[in-house]
Amino acid sequence: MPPVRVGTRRSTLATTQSGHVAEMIRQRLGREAVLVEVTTDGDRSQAASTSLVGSSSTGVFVSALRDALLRGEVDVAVHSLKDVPTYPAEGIVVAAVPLREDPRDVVVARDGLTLGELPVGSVVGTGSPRRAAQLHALGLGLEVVGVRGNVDTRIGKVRSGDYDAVVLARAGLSRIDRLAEVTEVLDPLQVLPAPGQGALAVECRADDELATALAVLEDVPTRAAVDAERAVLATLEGGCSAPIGALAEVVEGEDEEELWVRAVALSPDGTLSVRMSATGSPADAVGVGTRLGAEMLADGAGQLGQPGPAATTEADKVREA
Ligand SMILES: NCc1[nH]cc(CCC(=O)O)c1CC(=O)O
Repeated sequence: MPPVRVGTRRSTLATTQSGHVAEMIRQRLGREAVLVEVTTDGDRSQAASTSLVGSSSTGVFVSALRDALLRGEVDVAVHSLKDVPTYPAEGIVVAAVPLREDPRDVVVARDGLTLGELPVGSVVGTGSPRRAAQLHALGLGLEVVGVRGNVDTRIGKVRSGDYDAVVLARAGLSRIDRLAEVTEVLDPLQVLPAPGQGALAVECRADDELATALAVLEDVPTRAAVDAERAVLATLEGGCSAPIGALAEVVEGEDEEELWVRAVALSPDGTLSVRMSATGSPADAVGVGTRLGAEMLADGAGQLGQPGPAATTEADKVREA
């Protein structure tokens, strides 16, 4: 049998993630696997240093890999699940969602500091509207600025003294072996991660028999959790342009497993938010997430997209205080 061709972007994070999946394919499917680099429009525009903020709300990274998959240039595409759009792609299935890494956001700050220890007016870099809104909502008077580029570039902004801190996904740092840089792990009670953060999507062509074989890479509780988180996101996207955080977990209940979901939608400046949680059966993950999203819309999550004048004034007060 020919080796399984695993498509990957060129970044350290992407090749590490894809290499990890290739290794699982060798061990659990007993098939040879090779990495095939796919250059994306996103990588090209980053190389040309145009204004691409962090990752891919547009999904450019994801779609280039999917195109290579559909053209038959690769057999498997590995994505960070949080970068994958919630709507399905024609002819492609998520054949497996492996066990996920710690999904929390972390801080890399100067002098080993935590967010709470940073003085008012400290500059914190993030390209993520979700992180920016939640940083503002902490009420610490932090100045949040955009930051582009890969994980190394972003940490470099702290090293160079340009920024006092940056906020990143713990999973990304873990995968490229940079956890030593972390100065604080953010409690999801204060900062909820992106839906799907820390998890990988292993995709293949829907009509490829590889789809069935790849199922051995699946971690069932992780799939339930990310299905719920992404259902919250998909439901809110229908009526709301606000930044969204969500985190689900399968926990041992009295006599059966239970699925917990927490979610938040915020105005971009963090002054307004709708925060809710739900529990249900892991077997009904999409239902639990969808109902939670609908409840959040009923509670005004759809009105958070644009901050009102009152909200802006409040934020200014905090900054001047
Ligand atoms: N935004 C880009 C991106 N996409 C996936 C990860 C990290 C790995 C993950 O969250 O699964 C990152 C870096 C980050 O957000 O710090």
